[in-house]
Amino acid sequence: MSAGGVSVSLVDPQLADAAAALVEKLVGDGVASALARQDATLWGPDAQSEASRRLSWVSLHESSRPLVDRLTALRGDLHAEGVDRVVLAGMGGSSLAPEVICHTRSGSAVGGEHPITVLDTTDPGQVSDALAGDLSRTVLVVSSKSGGTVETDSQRRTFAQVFAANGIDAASRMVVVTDPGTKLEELAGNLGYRATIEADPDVGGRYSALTAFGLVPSALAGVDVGALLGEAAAAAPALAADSADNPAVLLGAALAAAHNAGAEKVVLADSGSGLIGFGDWAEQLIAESTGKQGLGLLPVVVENPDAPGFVDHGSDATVVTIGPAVGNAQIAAEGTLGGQFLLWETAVALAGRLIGINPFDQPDVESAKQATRDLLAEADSGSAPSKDEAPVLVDGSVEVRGGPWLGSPGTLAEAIQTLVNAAPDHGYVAVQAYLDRLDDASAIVLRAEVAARTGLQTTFGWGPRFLHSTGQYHKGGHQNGVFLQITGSVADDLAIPDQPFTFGQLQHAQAAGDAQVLTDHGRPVLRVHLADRAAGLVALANAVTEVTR
Ligand SMILES: O=P(O)(O)OC[C@H]1O[C@](O)(CO)[C@@H](O)[C@@H]1O
Repeated sequence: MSAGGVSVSLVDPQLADAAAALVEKLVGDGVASALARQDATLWGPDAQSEASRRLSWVSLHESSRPLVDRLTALRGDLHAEGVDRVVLAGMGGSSLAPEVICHTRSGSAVGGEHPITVLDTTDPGQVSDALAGDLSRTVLVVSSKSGGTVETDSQRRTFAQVFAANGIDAASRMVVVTDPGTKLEELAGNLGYRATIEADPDVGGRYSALTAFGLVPSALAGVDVGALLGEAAAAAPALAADSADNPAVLLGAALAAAHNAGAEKVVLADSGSGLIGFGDWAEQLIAESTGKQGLGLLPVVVENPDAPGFVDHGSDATVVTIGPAVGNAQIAAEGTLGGQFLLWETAVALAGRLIGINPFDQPDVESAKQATRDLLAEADSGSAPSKDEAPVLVDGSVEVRGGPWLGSPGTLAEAIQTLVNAAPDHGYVAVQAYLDRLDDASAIVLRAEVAARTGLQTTFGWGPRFLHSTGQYHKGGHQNGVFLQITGSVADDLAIPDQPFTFGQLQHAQAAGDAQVLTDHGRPVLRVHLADRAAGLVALANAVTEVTR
């Protein structure tokens, strides 16, 4: 049944039975309507203070309305000047939603009617490629809630310099989205940037799809964001109802019931929803919201409902289609894009209450950022150069590093096998590629191959993008992951204006810093460095075909 353009079906009768008691509890306690009233007490006293500053997302379909005309006018002005190429600098909640929105409305992940270049990377080659586009037509949207995210700041500095070097008034091409009162807002004012659009400070990054963070880049790329808000508005009454038919109540209860029964992985596959890349957006929402206190839901985004991890999932995973139920789907979530944003936000907030965590903080994200800063500072001071330890193995163009758990592997395949052997039953493998997600896109094949050969749920993330998404879960959630980290050589590094480090050094420090933090959490991290990216990716793809479990 579709309520306001969204629906959730609990296809698996056993899961529906397990969820029934939680549905009844949510309905009986009036939780959905309390959430719609922004009741900050729903997650207990410890979460109340944070929740009281994080619940405005429930009514963004109304409060974001005034942005629509303003953004239409800004787009018109830019177009009148021939500026129609949108590049977005932003991480996690500041870029995942606009990417889905633009791709979905274009009907394509590349180009299409509403093209957008999302730069959520520190890969020097990928940043250079974005700089090589037609700058005379480019506007850079600089999106950061905190105003202090290093990746975003580095991209802003670099674009400003390159605009100027090309005789373009950089300030006229900068549109900033940030919270009121940030350093970024102050800087944009001082430098006379084209526009600064304040976002609602009472909405966290991963719930911000329908704030200025989602709407500004999308509207500048030509998306009808008023229609998107309309979709959310249509779904809102059904999602606020204290009813066993409320799709968010069903979804939240089912995810929590599955979690509490040991199925903490949520495998997401698109089954023809027409939404492009929705799983990547939902991934951050689910992982960062729930993965803490050794609990939470691990999102595993897979290629399609026939993919390894979905067709052959074990009792540790719940399989969900975005779109109609097909194959062995246990849950199907269908609906409009605006409606699905609100559906999943509501469901995850409800699941958080049932699991017993605060869905609005991200206590473990800072540790990797700090480790990165420490490594960069060490390198800058020259006191303790941030060099990697010697590899335990060099196999062709691939250097392999790990901890004592790794022993002395003879080949890359053996090293990966040792990593996989270190995963507990019902553990998972996380493949984390600090590479160029366009030029090194073939790395993605590793996910399905590892999953098929090991039977372990396997995630894939581009670094540093995933640090702002599943990064929280890997450190704060169920501690049963093993990590295959991939880095690559940098042919042409790129300086970051007025910073003592380059993009290549930043990327390297992010990988090394995160590996350090995961290791400190007792997790096995296999670090694979591709001295030659193309040859190394082929070697890796071959090596994983030898892995078994
Ligand atoms: O918008 P900001 O402040 O640049 O942060 C980007 C992302 O980084 C995180 O804080 C995690 O590192 C996310 O929660 C957020 O979406």
